[in-house]
Amino acid sequence: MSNTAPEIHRGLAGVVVDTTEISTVIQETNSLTYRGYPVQDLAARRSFEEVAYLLWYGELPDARRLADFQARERALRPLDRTTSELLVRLPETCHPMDVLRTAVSFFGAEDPTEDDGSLGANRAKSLTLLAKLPTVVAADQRRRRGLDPIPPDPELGYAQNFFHMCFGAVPAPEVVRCFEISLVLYAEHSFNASTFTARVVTSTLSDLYSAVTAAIGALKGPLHGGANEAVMHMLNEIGDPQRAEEWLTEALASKRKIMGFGHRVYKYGDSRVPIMQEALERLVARAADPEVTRLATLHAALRHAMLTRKGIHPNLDYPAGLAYHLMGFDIPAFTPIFVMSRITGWTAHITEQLAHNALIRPLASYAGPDQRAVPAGAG
Ligand SMILES: CC(=O)SCCNC(=O)CCNC(=O)[C@H](O)C(C)(C)COP(=O)(O)OP(=O)(O)OC[C@H]1O[C@@H](n2cnc3c(N)ncnc32)[C@H](O)[C@@H]1OP(=O)(O)O
Ligand SMILES: O=C([O-])CC(=O)C(=O)O
Repeated sequence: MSNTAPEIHRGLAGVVVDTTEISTVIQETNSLTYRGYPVQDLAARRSFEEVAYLLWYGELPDARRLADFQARERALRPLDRTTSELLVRLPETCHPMDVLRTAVSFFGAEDPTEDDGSLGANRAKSLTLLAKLPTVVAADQRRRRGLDPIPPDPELGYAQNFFHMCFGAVPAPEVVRCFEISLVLYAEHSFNASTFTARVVTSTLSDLYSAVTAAIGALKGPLHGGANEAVMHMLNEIGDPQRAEEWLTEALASKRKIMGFGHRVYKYGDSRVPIMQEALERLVARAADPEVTRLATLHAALRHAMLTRKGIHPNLDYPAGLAYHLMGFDIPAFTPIFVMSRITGWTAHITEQLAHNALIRPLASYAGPDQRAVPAGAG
């Protein structure tokens, strides 16, 4: 037996557990590529549907393939009556992420091909989830506002249709574009916690719905996807831009984590932030509203204070959180919107994991009591 203590990597920090062909963060240049394409170029030039196709099939679609993909996605958007009835029975006190998690679990229970882990079956399930999740998120937001759901419109693109289902109207193309940019940026980020969760579940040869249900649970936490909601709560808590410095001092003194800042991989800034920040600034400029200006000033003041005080940069959740607020979404819908996008990355990784599967099962260094005898029972 070796006497050297094993090296512990808490949180798996710095551990490379597998290869992937889907995306990579290039730390030295703070850049991110999906299947080799820089994400900022995809965000500028391609639709979210094209990016979904790229993540799943490895190449961008030509016009014919895109038309076919869009037609299939649009046809799958409606929810059946059983699902709609189930979802309205969930208490409104639960978080919308719980609704989404339940919906995916229910889709799995209803799917007769649930156990067929073939590539074809998993691609069909992935497309079904991509198409139906926005319908769930929009209906849930409307229910919480005391409104009836609005059925999907097959004439509209993914981003436009989501606005239509939430608000009964599609905003100016510039606003839809900012939303679509956020979906492209959120779509994929290598072995983040929720994607890794999906890969762990998949590695046991469990089904795709189980992996996605678990991934939703992992994304919900405020150290991961839940941070986009926490950013908005934090801005509301601070309120006055003049208070940003003082609030930060108190928060850091009480060892609070400042939401929307820091990242496990990027230590000099998240590659996606400049693109999302520009989109946010376009939303602020077109609002021309003193309340929006106050929020944007506060947002900038906290970012500046955090960089000066701690040298910590914002992550994507920081600009995305405020952007979603300015687009009119309710705060609890922010992380579910992240799911609508990340479903593409998760399912691409599920497929990749299955293609080269190895059970994911790390080791732990035992730190509990030495072996001891079980005492006689009390009874
Ligand atoms: C899409 C996404 O999921 S992006 C991530 C979204 N999550 C958030 O925004 C939550 C706030 N951020 C954090 O909690 C962290 O930065 C994480 C969880 C994202 C990354 O954490 P880790 O890689 O484990 O970094 P770690 O927590 O070790 O931070 C290193 C140091 O920076 C500090 N730090 C990092 N982020 C923050 C933060 N947001 N607020 C305050 N201090 C921070 C830590 O306290 C630590 O300081 P120490 O060395 O004095 O103890
Ligand atoms: O990569 C991570 O750890 C978190 C993140 O930014 C993401 O999932 O988009």
